[in-house]
Amino acid sequence: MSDCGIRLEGVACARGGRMLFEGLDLALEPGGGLLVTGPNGAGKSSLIRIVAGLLNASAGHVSVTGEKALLAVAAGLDPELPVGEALRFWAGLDGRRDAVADALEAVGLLHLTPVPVRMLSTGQRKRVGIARVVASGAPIWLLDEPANGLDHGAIGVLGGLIAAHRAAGGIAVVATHLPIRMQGAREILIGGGG
Ligand SMILES: Nc1ncnc2c1ncn2[C@@H]1O[C@H](COP(=O)(O)OP(=O)(O)OP(=O)(O)O)[C@@H](O)[C@H]1O
Repeated sequence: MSDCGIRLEGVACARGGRMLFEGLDLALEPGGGLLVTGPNGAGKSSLIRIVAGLLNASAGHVSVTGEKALLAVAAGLDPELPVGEALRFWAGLDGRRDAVADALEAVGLLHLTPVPVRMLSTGQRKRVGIARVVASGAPIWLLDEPANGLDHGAIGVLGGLIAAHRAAGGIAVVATHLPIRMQGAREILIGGGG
């Protein structure tokens, strides 16, 4: 996996006139993991969006090296397309259309390849979103609430995919209010008095 890294120095985030967090320092290298927890509205998604380059920090310095794949709350999948086609659209942007079948297999949904996205259950939709990240081949995974809607088994599969990604030299940043196993990951609690 290509070289990747994330470095935050003194990062602050204010939204709607309220300081969500400040003075955040962080360095992640290949194989690194970060688990971001905290109550609703604390700023977990905001931190993910700052690392993704979609939101400016209010203060501090952000440096990210390597391609990023973002799993946001909205999966960004065309509801009218069959699952396979919806994923091939995104993977095609990275020249990785051939990676889609393996990614669907990895989340246990290869059999849903021909089914339109709009017919998926909540958990299935989330798993297809995870497959999109897997298929991207990006070294940096930014996962915002990836376990929402997943059953116990699927959360275990997600944990395994994250572990394999890190073992292959990738980086995973995961914002979650549900427990996800990430061995050796740094954990930060935003808000909640932490
Ligand atoms: N575009 C915006 N303009 C102003 N405030 C915003 C905007 N987007 C989010 N906020 C506010 O920023 C705060 C942090 O939101 P964020 O989505 O980062 O929290 P979160 O920790 O991910 O929450 P949750 O667990 O509910 O997903 C919230 O108070 C939210 O209302």
